[in-house]
Amino acid sequence: MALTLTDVTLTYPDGADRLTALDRVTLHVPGGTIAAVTGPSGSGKSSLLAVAATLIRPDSGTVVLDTASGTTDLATLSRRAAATARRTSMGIVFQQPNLIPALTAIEQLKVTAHLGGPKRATRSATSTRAKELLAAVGLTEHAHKRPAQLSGGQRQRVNIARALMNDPALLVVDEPTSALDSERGAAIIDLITTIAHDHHASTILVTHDPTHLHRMDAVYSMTDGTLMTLKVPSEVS
Ligand SMILES: Nc1ncnc2c1ncn2[C@@H]1O[C@H](COP(=O)(O)OP(=O)(O)OP(=O)(O)O)[C@@H](O)[C@H]1O
Repeated sequence: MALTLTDVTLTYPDGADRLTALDRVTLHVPGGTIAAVTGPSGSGKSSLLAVAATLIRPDSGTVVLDTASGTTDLATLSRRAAATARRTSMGIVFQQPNLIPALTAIEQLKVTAHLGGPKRATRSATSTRAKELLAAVGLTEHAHKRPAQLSGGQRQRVNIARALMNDPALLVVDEPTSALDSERGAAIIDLITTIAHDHHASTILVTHDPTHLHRMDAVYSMTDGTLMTLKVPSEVS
């Protein structure tokens, strides 16, 4: 399993011109590794995540996801195929949790399994996994609360647990620790690291927090849409 972006360029309309948000970005994230992306505000980090998560189609370049079930260039998928790929193969954690207001924490995870999980998963296996993930993010006691009854940090932890529910081949994470205290932040990084390593997920993680960079397999810095390697990726088989 791996995610490989090759020569990805993305521009946005900018008055009569185009603004180049990603400038021929090439990035290889082997399954089981985490690539951290740092860089100043406006340098293109969110654009990179959006392209990897099929939320924006790049102007050019390829975004190839290799999974057990095949190889796909995500940059060429139709909207419908991209939505399916997101449901079945990806975990996406953005800063705004975007939880469903009417559902409790555990229901948010179960719905995700229902939409994108393996068809043969039993209700009890789904329930067990949801409970395990909520425990891993420290929310066992809050499993039956709705988003309005949770703090911002707790909502973010539900968001992360939900993204991990279907054992994603690709995990795309934006600032996972920004709403958390340092202890919870470290626990979340532990959880993401475990999932990436144990489940061979290719993970791209944007962070401004240097505390956790030493835990990452590779570290890149984005400047004006160009990606620089700060730490060489370690290949994990
Ligand atoms: N939808 C859009 N339309 C036009 N320009 C955009 C759009 N989204 C982002 N940009 C511009 O593209 C560039 C890269 O933005 P991006 O959000 O990817 O940066 P970032 O590194 O994630 O920033 P931050 O750390 O502040 O979130 C910026 O100059 C931004 O203003």
